[in-house]
Amino acid sequence: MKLQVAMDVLTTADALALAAKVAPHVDIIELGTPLIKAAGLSAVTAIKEAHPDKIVFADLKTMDAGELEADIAFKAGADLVTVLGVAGDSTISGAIAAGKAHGKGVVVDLIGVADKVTRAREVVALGAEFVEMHAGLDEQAEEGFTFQTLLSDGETSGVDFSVAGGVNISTIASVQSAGATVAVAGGAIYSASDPAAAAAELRAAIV
Ligand SMILES: O=C(CO)[C@H](O)[C@H](O)COP(=O)(O)O
Repeated sequence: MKLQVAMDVLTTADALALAAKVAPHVDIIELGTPLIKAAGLSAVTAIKEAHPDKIVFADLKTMDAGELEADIAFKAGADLVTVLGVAGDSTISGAIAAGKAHGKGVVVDLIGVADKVTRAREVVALGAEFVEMHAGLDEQAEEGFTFQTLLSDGETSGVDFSVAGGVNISTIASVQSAGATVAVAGGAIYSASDPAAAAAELRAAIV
């Protein structure tokens, strides 16, 4: 299982500083949606230039204009981009077409999708690299939220999936046991007093 850091910081300088600390311990470096909105796609270019050996993940959360948005992010240096699973098939297919043109991949983020199992199978059939079983920051704060549902949906789907939203040192073993190909950790790394140590600890927990 690969480890992905989600950098939910707001400036390119903060992202570069965080990536420099954690890169030795992660496989995928994600620029979070707020970072891309605040700093623009130049942040993607800066991270790719600083870490050409890492998979750079632009969490665009595209909802429309799939081919155009994916194309500009791939041109900026992204290796993977996200499109929302709640978007229409034409949006997802457009992003996948851009991915094919650049030799890069599209991850479909299932945040907000009621039936994640069915949608996961549909978007992988369209050509998505993998799906993200994702509970967003707001959903995690809702009463009754259970992380376990993400894992069981991933297992049931039978497709390649990542898990995002609440991955930490207490939950990462269960993410791996569920068969995820990628564990995404945001706050567990960037909010730690020592992000490098936190990332190393998560990495060590992957067997
Ligand atoms: O994409 C996101 C929010 O939409 C977050 O980056 C992702 O959910 C990581 O969450 P956490 O901080 O709980 O690990």
